[in-house]
Amino acid sequence: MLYLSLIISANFGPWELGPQHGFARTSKWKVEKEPVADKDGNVTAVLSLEDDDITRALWDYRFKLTYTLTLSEDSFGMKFQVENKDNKPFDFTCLLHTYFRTSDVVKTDVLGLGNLQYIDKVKGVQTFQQVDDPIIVEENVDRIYLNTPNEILIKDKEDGTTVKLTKDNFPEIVLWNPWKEKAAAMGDFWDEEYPNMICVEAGYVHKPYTLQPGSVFEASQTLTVV
Ligand SMILES: O=P(O)(O)OC[C@H]1O[C@@H](O)[C@H](O)[C@@H](O)[C@@H]1O
Repeated sequence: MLYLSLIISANFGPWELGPQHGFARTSKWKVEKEPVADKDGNVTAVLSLEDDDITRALWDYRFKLTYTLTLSEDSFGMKFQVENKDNKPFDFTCLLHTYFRTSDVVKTDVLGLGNLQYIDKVKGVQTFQQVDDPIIVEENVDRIYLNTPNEILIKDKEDGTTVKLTKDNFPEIVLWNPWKEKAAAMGDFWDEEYPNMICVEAGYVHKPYTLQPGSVFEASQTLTVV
């Protein structure tokens, strides 16, 4: 099982002011610190994104996003910071757009979301209660789980790999797989990719976070092969 991580921020989902999921994921980030290994072999890189003419034309705030990535032998850590450099508060949502490669999605358990409420974006954005734990995705699923625990397991039962997702200050988990029809309709997703992926995404998306001038929001996630 491999994992990939992308970031989206300023907005999760369709956005009335700009592109789907906001501008952060398609903007060119600055490399603040090139990836360098420490004495234990852990490699850390730091990326940042600050407001410019393009972002202010869409969303008129001064900000700095900092994304710190740490790759270790068996884990991958992501720390995300948002700084409000403006003199007025702003709202944002953010999500670590984490796609996990899996041998077969119908043989993959997602553990830790039982007994939680979720908003189902496939079923009219209604709220439901999750009963099963583990969850096995066998159809088009697009859900926002609320008030989630800080540890989730993604278990590939075919190859025996389990990834532990631990997080801090990301209250929600988005569970997503487009399934066959939607995958075929998407421009940035291969038609036959859906059986080999599951998207389990930590985020702050249910309600926007309001950040006061001069303040910093910080949240993190670590993926560990266990
Ligand atoms: O194709 P995109 O823009 O990266 O989005 C993919 C999916 O990303 C998920 O995070 C959303 O919950 C889905 O609604 C969305 O379809």
